[in-house]
Amino acid sequence: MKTAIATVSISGDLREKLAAIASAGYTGVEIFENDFLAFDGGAREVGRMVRDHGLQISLYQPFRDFEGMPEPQRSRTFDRVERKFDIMADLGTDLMLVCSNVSPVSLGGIDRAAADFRELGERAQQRGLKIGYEALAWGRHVNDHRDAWEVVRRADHPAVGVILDSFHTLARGIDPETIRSIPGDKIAFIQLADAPKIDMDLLYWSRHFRNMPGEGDLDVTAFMRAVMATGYDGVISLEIFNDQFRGASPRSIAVDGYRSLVNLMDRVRRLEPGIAVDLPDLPSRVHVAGVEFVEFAANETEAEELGAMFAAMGFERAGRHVSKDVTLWKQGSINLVVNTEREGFAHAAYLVHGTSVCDIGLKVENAQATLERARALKAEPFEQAAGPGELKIPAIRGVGNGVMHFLDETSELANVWAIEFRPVASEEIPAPGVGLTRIDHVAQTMNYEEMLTWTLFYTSIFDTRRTPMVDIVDPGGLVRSQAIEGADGALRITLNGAENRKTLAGRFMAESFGSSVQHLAFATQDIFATAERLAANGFQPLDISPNYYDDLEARFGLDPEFTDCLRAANILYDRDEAGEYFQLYSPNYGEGFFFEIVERRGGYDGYGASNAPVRIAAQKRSLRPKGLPKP
Ligand SMILES: O=C(O)c1ccc(O)c(O)c1
Ligand SMILES: [Mg+2]
Repeated sequence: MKTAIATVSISGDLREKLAAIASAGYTGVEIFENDFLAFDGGAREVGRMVRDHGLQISLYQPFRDFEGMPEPQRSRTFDRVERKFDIMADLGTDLMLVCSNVSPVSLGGIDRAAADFRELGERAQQRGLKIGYEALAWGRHVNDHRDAWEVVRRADHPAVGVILDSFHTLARGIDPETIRSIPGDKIAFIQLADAPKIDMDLLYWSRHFRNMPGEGDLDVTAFMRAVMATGYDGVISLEIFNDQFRGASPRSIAVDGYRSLVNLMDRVRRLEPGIAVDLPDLPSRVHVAGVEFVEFAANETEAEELGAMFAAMGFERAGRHVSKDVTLWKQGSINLVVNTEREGFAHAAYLVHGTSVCDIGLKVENAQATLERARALKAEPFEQAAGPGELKIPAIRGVGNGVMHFLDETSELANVWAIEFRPVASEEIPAPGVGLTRIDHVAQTMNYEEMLTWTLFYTSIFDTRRTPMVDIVDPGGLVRSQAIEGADGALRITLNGAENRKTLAGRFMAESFGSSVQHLAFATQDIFATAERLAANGFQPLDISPNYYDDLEARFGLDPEFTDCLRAANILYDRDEAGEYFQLYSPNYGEGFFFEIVERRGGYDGYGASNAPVRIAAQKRSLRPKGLPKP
């Protein structure tokens, strides 16, 4: 598969861009004119630099306002194009992108444009070059790939083809199926971009909000299926204008782009089995059957405090690791692991982040195949020498450089708890459970800028989808929240993007030095019974404002007795057409980490977003430094 990315998609100067693009694994690069103009070396030097990185220049772009010009502009335009041909010769590239004319002086007419392209093709051919014509969605006369193709068809010149850019086609709502009738050898180049559905001016949308295929809402898969059906076998390139990406890490954006291409082409191949896609085989997206364990890194003192909290929540100290300072806590199918080792990954995580979640174990059908797919998608494998009696469990790096392990039922990994842990012979009276059954969701907090990266990470490796983004109002600013979930709800991960340090999420990130799991939500089948047993264990839930309950009763028309039950137990409530949701929160552990207990009734599939501001305000109150008067 020949892949490329336009230099405009990546931040930094041209040197940094090329280094990032090369290391991510692309074969080519589109040189965007501005990147060349801003560079302090000549075209030959740029060409050499690109080739030194093992890359090719797939295309030079854009040449603007070419077709349909009246004289004297027309002659000047042809002079201008010759200058660009000189640059292309020095760069060492043979394809120029001409985008449709936006000039108010330009004249319409398919035949006029076709005649201009025939002449341009003639000139290009004399110099061993080729031309690709792209319809900008806001082009003055040509703004639809069908018209661009008609111009190219009538130009009827071997050096002139059409360039299709998924953004321009899909943003205008043009049916991508119309691409299937274009002969593949008349498609000069393919540019891909996705974008979130936002109702705004096409040009502004295109220049600021594009993102990687799979990160937005456009049907780039349908677009690419149609392209591949034409027999096209040229370069597949990303052209992403995005304000956020312009300031992000060049390497991370380059890797995201590569991941998006592999994921997209893998999808296309599965949907169009009759079409050859030149991509190494990789296992299909992985179904996750649940979160098998969550591991905390801690020191001994904090391990005791954390353990006390687990015990109050009904967890039982169920095992000690055969060779490490690691304790297993269990309730229902929930496994919490506390690692107080003085070396290794968990210790390193503890030193950087303090007591925090350092590892998440996912239950999959085939752990090895999961690792294989993740690697093909450029995830970073994680390995640590196995200690005595330990299994080698496939793993990768995840959010905040944490680790994600994969466990399955078909290998010895199925018996990991029996193999690696010994029951504790303790005098402790086993804690009676409080009815927690499984991990409902894991909430990870990150900088807002990282959200697309991790959304793509989860949705490309695992068989999951993302829910629409919701805004959560924290008194200190906005937090954006998006869930990644499997169709059966067995895996639910919520990603929270903080935009500043004044929000609870932002403060948590500042205090724990990076992105991390901020809360774990456990499921119960009877939240009122669970609340009672928690109270009996001395568990003090997060105190919710009485104002909330008054509003709740009015909003949902609740029976006052029912509202009283909720109020008495500090349980939050939500409801939609499908069902009901109940939430109960623990106090904060440290600087903003917490637990949640939830009950889903009926088909409720959300996360109680409307309750979040009330919960956050309560958490902020409880985090206030002791000694300050309560307002
Ligand atoms: O926004 C633009 O002008 C522009 C230029 C070149 C392209 O290939 C494109 O898709 C958009
Ligand atoms: Mg384009």
